[in-house]
Amino acid sequence: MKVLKFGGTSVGSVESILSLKRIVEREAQRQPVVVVVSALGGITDQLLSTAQLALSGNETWKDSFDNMVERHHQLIDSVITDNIKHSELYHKVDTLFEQLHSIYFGVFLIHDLSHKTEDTIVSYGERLSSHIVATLVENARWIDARTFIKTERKHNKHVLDSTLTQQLVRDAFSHQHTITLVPGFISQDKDTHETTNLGRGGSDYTASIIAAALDADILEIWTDVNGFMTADPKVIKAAYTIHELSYIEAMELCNFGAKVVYPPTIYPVCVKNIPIQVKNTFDPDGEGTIIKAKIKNDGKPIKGISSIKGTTLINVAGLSMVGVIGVNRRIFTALANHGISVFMVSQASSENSTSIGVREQDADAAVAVLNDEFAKEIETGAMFPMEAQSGLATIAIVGENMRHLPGIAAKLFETLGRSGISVIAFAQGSSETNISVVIEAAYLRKALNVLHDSFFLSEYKVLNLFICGIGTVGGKLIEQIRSQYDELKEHSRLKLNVVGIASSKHAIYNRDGLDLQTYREELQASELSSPQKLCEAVIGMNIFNSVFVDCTASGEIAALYQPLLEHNISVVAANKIAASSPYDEYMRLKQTAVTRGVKFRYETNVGAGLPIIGTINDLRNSGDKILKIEAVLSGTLNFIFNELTADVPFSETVHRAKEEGYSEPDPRIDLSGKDVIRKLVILTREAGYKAEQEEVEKHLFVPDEYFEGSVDEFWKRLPQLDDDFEKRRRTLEQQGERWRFVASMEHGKMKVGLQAVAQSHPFYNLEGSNNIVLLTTERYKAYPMQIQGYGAGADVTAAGVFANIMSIANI
Ligand SMILES: Nc1ncnc2c1ncn2[C@@H]1O[C@H](COP(=O)(O)OP(=O)(O)O)[C@@H](O)[C@H]1O
Ligand SMILES: N[C@@H](CC(=O)OP(=O)(O)O)C(=O)O
Repeated sequence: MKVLKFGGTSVGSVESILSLKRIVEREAQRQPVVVVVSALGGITDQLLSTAQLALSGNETWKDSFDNMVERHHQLIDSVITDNIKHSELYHKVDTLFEQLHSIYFGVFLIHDLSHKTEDTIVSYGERLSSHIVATLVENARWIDARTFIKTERKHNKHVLDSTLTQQLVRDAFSHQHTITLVPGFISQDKDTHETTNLGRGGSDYTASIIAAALDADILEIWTDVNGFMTADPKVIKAAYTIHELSYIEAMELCNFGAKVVYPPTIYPVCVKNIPIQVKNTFDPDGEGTIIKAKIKNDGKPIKGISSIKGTTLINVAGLSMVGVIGVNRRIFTALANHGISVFMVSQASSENSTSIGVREQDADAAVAVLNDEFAKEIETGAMFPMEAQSGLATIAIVGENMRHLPGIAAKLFETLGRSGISVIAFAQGSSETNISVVIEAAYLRKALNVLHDSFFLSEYKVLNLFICGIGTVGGKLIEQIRSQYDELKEHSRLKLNVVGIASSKHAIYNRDGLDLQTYREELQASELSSPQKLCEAVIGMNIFNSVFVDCTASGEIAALYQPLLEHNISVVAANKIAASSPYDEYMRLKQTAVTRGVKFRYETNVGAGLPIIGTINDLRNSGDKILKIEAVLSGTLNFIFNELTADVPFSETVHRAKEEGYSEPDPRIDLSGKDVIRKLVILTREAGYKAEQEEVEKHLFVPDEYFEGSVDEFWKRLPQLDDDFEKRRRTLEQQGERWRFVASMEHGKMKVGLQAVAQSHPFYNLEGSNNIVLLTTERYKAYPMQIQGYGAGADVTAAGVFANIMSIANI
């Protein structure tokens, strides 16, 4: 025979409950089955919260109550079509609801909610759901679990009396019936006959107890996911099903928070060597997970990762502890006597402190118990009063193959460290099937994600992007990401998840990825943002593998790189401000990136999509030395000088550069050489020299006074330069030469200026807005290396930014 347990997720909706019916009736054709059901998903919580409302005198407990009635009625109306069955069931359900109403009303009237009353209230969830399922499934008999699941009171808690229960279960099932329906979770005190329960999630335990007592062939746990997975799929999108788990591995994972199976469930069936199968009600033919004693060795060191959010660490410390035998015994005995369980212990080898991990709800009691136990030692000063640190989370990585395999703990620490997550306590049992670490709870999601990424070969690598700036470059980048998304996912196994987009005024975020078609409307409708708010939000989301992409020209945004890098967020900048800022600031950014193990990339700062910075880095990394750089680095200026003819005056060429989207928003940044100076400084630094903007020698072609005042004034005055330019242009034409605005660096000395180049010069034929760079190095001396191509334009710049992002994905 088989025992099948269906959780709240499997009786919560019409779809799931009809699937349950099919699964059970199909199985019953082969062998007798016992079906254990939980309350409708969410009802247990609602029963408890309604009780709290009634207790506090809040009249809305009635609305919440009505809502529960309505939900059960609706479910019955949708799935029970037979009129007689329908009215019989309504009668049963409404009788239960009448009782429940009276209890709530009593709580409301006398403002009192004892544990006993609360346990009674919460039992209605399973009592209601099991009647619905028993009516829905053909030929099912219903038995009340309270007649055979018996508890006794120990340390103020209800614990199972397993000997009595086993006997009663056998008696209750002595006459075999094809389908028997049992409400999970609920039990009865063997002495007082009060209604009790087996703890939250306890229906799994009910099913396991029955399976063990009846020597079932298998225990099946039916839920809403495809079996036991490498991590909680609600937190880790890349989690996948573990097809086989040993009892020990399953126990470790469940003890550390894998809610899919309630921890006490495993022991009764493990002792009897009964396998547990975890399956998905919404995908009944899926393979799911089998948990048993002996499993195939798949060679993987880690099977799964689980976590407990509400962790408190209690530090038991004092000088008297050193070498004293019995302190640990006293700690554990005292806690056990008060029914407080410790799920993690970490002791330094000096033995003067022991950290114990308890659940947040047990923390106050644990501190009181330990202060009491060691009251004498604390009074004499030999021990310190207990210190509790809350707001923590525990993560466990579990796998039997971890045993004797070196390097697992190192990898765990390394992975967390690279993401800026510190380990507060660490524990590894001598069985070596579990390594646990305690971290700040705020970092839990991020930690789980990076650990999953590092220990499991996920189907996809995920990069989470925050894109700042949706102008020409940012807009194009988003377009490119959108059109490449499927291709990258399919062929490179990379998911580029855009989790944040900011314009100059607004910002939107979504951990699961924003819609790249509608983001502009979403931004419009969103709240006002600011660079400071943006920074806080990006850091606050605390997302793993994240990259901040700056497609603005804003100094305020560039100022965010330092805090972002410090929080282990990589930065890709099209914005040149940071890389050309004072040398010390630039170095600080680079060093922060190195120490934090993240990337700071800004290839498009020079030559848009051309591989200039990367090439210089490659040359230097391979031992070459950059001796000289000669370059035309302004696509805008090159465009202007190429457009200049007898018919097109200078001022018109500047207008055209703006219209074509080549120039900076304020074209004076290009005309003043400022943009080229910044680029030259960046290249010089990449070439290995300490360079500052002020050190660049300038030979400009627009008089200084044009750079004062507003942009409007500038546009008005610009035509005054046309005649002089035309005169100089004609002379140049006669000499067979062309103007190029050249940036050069030789042994660290930098220069920019307008230069007339003859036909034989490699710069002479530089078309349109193209850029060119000549690199003279120790290896490329007689014939410098030449890089040439589009040096401006939204498409190529966005593509360069995209390439930088891909280099961080490292695929
Ligand atoms: N390692 C894991 N594998 C599968 N599910 C997990 C794991 N860890 C946590 N879970 C969570 O457990 C949930 C199932 O447990 P629960 O909500 O109690 O379901 P049920 O109501 O069916 O008992 C899943 O939806 C999933 O979010
Ligand atoms: N209904 C109870 C018992 C239970 O086991 O539920 P589920 O199977 O939905 O986790 C609870 O919510 O705690």
